[in-house]
Amino acid sequence: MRGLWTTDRVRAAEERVMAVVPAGALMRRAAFGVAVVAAELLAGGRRVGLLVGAGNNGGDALWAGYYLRKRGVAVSAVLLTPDRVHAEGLAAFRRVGGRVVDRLADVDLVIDGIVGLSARGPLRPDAAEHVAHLDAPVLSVDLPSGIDPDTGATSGPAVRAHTTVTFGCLKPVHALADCGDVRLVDIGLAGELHGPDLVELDVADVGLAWPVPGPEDDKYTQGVTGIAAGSATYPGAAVLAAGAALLSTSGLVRYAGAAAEGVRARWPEAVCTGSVTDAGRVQAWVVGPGLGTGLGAEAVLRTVLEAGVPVCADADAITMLANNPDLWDARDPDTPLVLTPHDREYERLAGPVGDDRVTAARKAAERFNAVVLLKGHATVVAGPDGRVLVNRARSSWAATAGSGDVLSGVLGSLLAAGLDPVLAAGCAAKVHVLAAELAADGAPIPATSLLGAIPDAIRAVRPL
Ligand SMILES: NC(=O)C1=CN([C@@H]2O[C@H](COP(=O)(O)OP(=O)(O)OC[C@H]3O[C@@H](n4cnc5c(N)ncnc54)[C@H](OP(=O)(O)O)[C@@H]3O)[C@@H](O)[C@H]2O)[C@@H](O)CC1
Ligand SMILES: [K+]
Repeated sequence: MRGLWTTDRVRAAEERVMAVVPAGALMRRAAFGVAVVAAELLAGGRRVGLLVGAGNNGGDALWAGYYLRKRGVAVSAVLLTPDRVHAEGLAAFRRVGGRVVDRLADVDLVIDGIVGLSARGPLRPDAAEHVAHLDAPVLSVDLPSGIDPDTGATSGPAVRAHTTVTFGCLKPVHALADCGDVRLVDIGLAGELHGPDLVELDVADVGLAWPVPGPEDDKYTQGVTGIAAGSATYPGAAVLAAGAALLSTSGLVRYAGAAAEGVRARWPEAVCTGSVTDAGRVQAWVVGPGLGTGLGAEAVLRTVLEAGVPVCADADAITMLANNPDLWDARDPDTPLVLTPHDREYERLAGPVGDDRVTAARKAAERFNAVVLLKGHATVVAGPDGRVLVNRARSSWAATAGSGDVLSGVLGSLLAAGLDPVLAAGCAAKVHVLAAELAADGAPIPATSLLGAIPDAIRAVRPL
């Protein structure tokens, strides 16, 4: 489990530490960490270029240049705002023979000290011009310049980092955007940070939480998942969601709906009926994928929301809740509800997502008293209690038709097994992405392949 702290929290911690350590000490610790990683990345190379902006991020880069010069590396620096450069850093850099140049040429590695925690908006034109002409790998100081530190959003030119060296703690950008390989350097902030704003689960967290049968378990004790999905027109969504639930835990899966024949044919182990009213008891429902939005579908959603068990509402269920707010009344507010919108579904429910996906998920979670799993390259899970988990995919292989149906089935089975709904959503997102990566192995895949890789993904996260 990795914590992430927003820039406000980092600055507050930094101030408290700066009050008790000598001036400049934090910057030199940070810069030394950058220089160590730079030396490692240089391998046989001998020439480093610095892009230096107006603030302390640029100061870090200049001090890193100082330490590299002391190791005999040739270092040149472009000062993007010469009148506002970090004076001490520049003096130290010059003292050891660092060269100031107009343009970086023939370097083996670039250190990006354009902007850090104070970044607002994309790279400015002069910085963007320098970045566009780079052909060496880039080591970003704190974060890749041009990306927002708190939201991970990019609205124009930005640095593409091979590696990012950050200090004291991870910030939201490191989980929400591509920062390359992220290295954390300890500069002594830990004692002042307190609880994180966001959390990223690692495979060990997911593996430990994943429900597996114990010696006393049977098919009922592990939780029965109900799938209310699919229709005569869209039976595939039901087959995918039911299959995902079957492959994710050893509990029983009941399917209820118009695609019963198709589900039974593909998954003989599922107990299938035509209607949610005669489905029998379940410990959680998945409702929505391929269900349609007509009156019949509304009745299904109402029945499921009234059932008094946790519900994962996806796809058409979200659209129905957006179009017909009366449906919320069917819900028992004390029973967990997980909504799994993509951006367009979110917009129907709560307006445009905007650049700040974490705040968007948080707001909807609070407004609907539900766990909101906002799908995307970085999936954000927000709980009504304020907890937020993020999970960034390293690839886009999961972006394929039917992929969401699989996710809802996985999530539903974890709810049925009794996992805390925020954790269930975080674990489902992680295993879903991992299954896509394992199935794809470098080539596009349909959702059925993603589905088939769920057991491998679970094996990959489970402790030995
Ligand atoms: N916190 C810590 O624990 C430690 C922090 N340390 C370091 O300090 C860094 C934060 O430094 P900082 O606050 O001086 O600001 P920084 O990010 O260098 O920005 C400078 C100026 O750039 C400008 N600017 C804004 N957006 C821009 C854009 N898109 N493109 C171009 N320019 C842009 C804007 O000025 P403006 O031109 O708008 O007036 C802004 O004021 C932090 O990331 C870390 O590296 C470590 O040394 C020690 C431990
Ligand atoms: K930077």
